[in-house]
Amino acid sequence: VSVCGGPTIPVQLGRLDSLEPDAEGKLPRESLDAPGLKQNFKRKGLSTQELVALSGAHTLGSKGFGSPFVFDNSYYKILLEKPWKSSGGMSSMIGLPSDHALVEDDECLRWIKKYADNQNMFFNDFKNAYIKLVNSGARWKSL
Ligand code: HEM
Repeated sequence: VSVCGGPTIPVQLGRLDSLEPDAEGKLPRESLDAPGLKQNFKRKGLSTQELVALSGAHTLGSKGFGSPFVFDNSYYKILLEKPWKSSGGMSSMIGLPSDHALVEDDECLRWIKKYADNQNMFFNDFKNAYIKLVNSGARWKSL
């Protein structure tokens, strides 16, 4: 994230690998609507604000939110433009259904607008939510 221009995120090293796979169905499906996404994140102790901030990671990669290699707030700016609603062509490639679902939800939309206006706020909230996400359910090697 840092190399791509986003915030530097301190992560604790030494997480223990799990010895068995997680139960099925813990990852949110991309077909979930906003209430479903909120519920999935809530089960992991993550708020709606954290859902919206973490989803901003989709600014990276090839889903059409600006440069694939740049971590910035273009995810939110492009979500507000709703370019996937125009028919055909490359625009139909922008975003996942779960990204589009966030704009349709009033509570999520409020955070999308804040992050589109204020990249520093997005970077800070993303950093905190990411630390919470990667520490969730982790076990650590005792030193
Ligand atoms: C909100 C629920 C989420 C759903 C339903 C979801 C779903 C997906 C799916 C289906 C893809 C593959 C897209 C494709 O190439 O076809 C993807 C890519 C990716 N996701 Fe998520 N994701 C979610 C949240 C997150 C979070 C929390 C993060 C990290 C903080 C994240 C980071 C990424 C990244 C970096 C990629 C790679 C993009 C690329 O290389 O094109 N996603 N996600």
